[in-house]
Amino acid sequence: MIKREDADPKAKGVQPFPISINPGPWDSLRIPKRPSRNNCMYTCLDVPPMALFPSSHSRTVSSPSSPFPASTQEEPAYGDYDELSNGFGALNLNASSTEPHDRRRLGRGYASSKSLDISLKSNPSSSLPRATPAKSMRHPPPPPARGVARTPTRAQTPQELTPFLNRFTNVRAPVYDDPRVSELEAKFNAFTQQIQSNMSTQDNLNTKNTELEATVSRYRSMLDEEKAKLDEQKSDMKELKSLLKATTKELDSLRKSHYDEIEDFKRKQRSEMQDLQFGNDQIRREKEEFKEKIEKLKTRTEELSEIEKKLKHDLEEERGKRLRDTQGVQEEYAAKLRNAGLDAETKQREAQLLQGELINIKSELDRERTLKNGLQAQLTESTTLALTLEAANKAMKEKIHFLESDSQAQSSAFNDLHARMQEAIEVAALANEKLRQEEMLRRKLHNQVQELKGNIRVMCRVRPTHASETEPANIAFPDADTDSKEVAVQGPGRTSALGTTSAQTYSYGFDRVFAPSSQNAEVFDEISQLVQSALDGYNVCIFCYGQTGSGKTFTMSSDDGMIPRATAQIYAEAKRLEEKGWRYKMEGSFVEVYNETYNDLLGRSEDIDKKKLEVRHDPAKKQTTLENAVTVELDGPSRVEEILSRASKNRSVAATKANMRSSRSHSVFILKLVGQNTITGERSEGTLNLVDLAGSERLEHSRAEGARLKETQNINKSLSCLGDVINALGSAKEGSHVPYRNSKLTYLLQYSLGGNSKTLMFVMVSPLQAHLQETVTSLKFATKVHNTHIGTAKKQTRA
Ligand SMILES: Nc1ncnc2c1ncn2[C@@H]1O[C@H](COP(=O)(O)OP(=O)(O)OP(=O)(O)O)[C@@H](O)[C@H]1O
Repeated sequence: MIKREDADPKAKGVQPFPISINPGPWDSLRIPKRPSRNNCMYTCLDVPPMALFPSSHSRTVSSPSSPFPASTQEEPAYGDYDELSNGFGALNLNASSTEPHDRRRLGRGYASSKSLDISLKSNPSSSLPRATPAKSMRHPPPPPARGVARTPTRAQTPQELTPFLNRFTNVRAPVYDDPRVSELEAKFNAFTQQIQSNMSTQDNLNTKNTELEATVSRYRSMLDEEKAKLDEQKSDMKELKSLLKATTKELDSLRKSHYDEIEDFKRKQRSEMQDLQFGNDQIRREKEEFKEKIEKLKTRTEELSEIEKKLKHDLEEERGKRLRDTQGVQEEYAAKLRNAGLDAETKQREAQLLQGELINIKSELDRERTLKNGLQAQLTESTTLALTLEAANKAMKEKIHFLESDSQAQSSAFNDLHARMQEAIEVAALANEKLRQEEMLRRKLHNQVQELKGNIRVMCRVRPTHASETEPANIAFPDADTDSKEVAVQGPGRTSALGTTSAQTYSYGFDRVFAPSSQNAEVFDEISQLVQSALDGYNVCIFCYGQTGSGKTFTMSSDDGMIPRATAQIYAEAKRLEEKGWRYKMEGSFVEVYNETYNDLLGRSEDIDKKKLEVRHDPAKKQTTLENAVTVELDGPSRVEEILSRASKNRSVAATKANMRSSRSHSVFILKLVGQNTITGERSEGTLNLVDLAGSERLEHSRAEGARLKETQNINKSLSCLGDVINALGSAKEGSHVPYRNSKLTYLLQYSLGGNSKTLMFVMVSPLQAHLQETVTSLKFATKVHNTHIGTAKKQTRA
């Protein structure tokens, strides 16, 4: 309850003023600040739940407990209230944000709809409010609640009121100690706290709401993704369904066509059966018809015989009657003779007619008999036909039965064949396995034989003399009929002191000696085993050593020489080994060592002596690579001819620059063989080197000068290095130095000479007396090589 401050207002510098309290639904405390219409100003503490304004008429405020005289105070209209609040310093408390009406009512003191605004508002720009009578009652205040006492809110006597602090006076405002205000403040504080807690709860809720919205949007995006996936899957499913549908449709159509075929076949069979049945029925019908006809004929014949009998009987009767008539009227005979004669004649004619008729009937009977016989024959024929048809029908039925049982027979035959094929495959696999094992054994044995023969072998070949060559040397072949391992050369004759001339014979033994009559085929037979070794994964080197014109090129590179024969054998052997699972890749290169430089004989002729080739070694794999050299894949025997002719052309072009190029350089044909066994996984890498060495004639003998001298020196050096390498390989212990690097030739052939390779040297001999000295030198060198033992060769294979 508001207690009237009766203290001297002037002492405190304030003037007492009436307080308007609207208990109950109003909850409003109005403090006059300025004089209104009735010179009264209010400070308004307003807590107005708008819903509680029930009616629209002005109200009379009175309080029995008020010290002020009860008065009737007309509340200003809301529109006027706004004006009022502009001028009032108003303490506004607003906890509700939902009622715009309230906001309007509270005037400019409200800051926002969701915030609590407690402020003492004072509009400095506003002038003193003039109370205006309520012109319109847009929102009149509600009537007081029943039973609630009204407290007068405004002083009726303006003269009692003293203006307090405003712009017209600086009189101090009174200090009130009103418990209702404290209570209201307490309530206000509690209410504020509650609102603040509500606000914080709301903030929390807002935050949660935001989070939830974020979660919802995330779930929505996930949902969208899932929907997209689902759509994708649906489209996939759709495609699959359409595919399934198409397949089903195809299957159905196939099934239908198959069913139709079966049905057609059945229908056909049925129609054939029906035809047969129909034929049978027809025959039966015809048979019956024939029977009927025969019956008819029989009946007719009986009728005819009866007619005949009757006629005969009639005739007899007629005759009897006539005779009786004749006897009876014999007396009348004379008178009636003419008539009787005429009658007799008539009767006779009738009889003749009857006889004629009888003959006709007889002939008809005969015809009917013939017809009957014909019909009987037809019947027999039809019966035969019926029997035939029945037999055909039976055959057809058997055929149907056979056809029905045919598929079973076929499947059993197929099973039988399959089983037999399986057996054959197993047998073939066994045979292949056996073959493979035999091949491995053969390779092993072959290698053992080669080892027994020695890894460096020397063979000698003496070329035949040409027609133009007149002075042959005395060369003999003592064991030509047996081993063919010896050659005997008779040295130059020497005259002794006694004047006798004698010549010493030098004998040389090699692995094989070929007399002048021997052919390239015979020579190749001896080396074919080594070629096979190259296929088996060994490095093989075959030299032709000898003086110029001794037949090196003829033996090595002629049309039926060792190179074409070796490659042909390799092709044939590679083909044969295919069935044992081997697949070979063959690459050929052809180089020349001239004046200690490498030249590519398969490259361009203008590059000879210009383009540098480099030799690279792979010590791990024991393989040599020629950089910048042309390598030709040998996919057929004809490629070898190409290689040889290109090499020969290049050499002949080079020969224009330096005379007799082929004699003055070493040529090396390198064939790389890489094999892979697709069954066992075994891999072999072998190299076949076929070397045509330069002429081995000695320097002093050739009397060379200038460029020729340099060539000869280089040749001699490289040949001497070759001898050194072979010597070192034969004498040195494993791992000791072998001077491969001393010449380009030995460097190139590093991995084809020595422990890991098989070497064959042909020493070529000229049959001429003039070349005897060179022949003996060559034979001595060859003997030296022959006496060298090189360690066991190792196969270049990988599992
Ligand atoms: N076994 C042989 N049968 C028939 N003719 C041969 C035989 N060996 C060599 N000739 C012929 O002898 C001649 C010289 O042979 P070839 O050119 O092969 O000797 P070369 O040692 O290679 O000489 P160069 O070192 O000069 O190349 C050629 O005409 C060749 O046809």
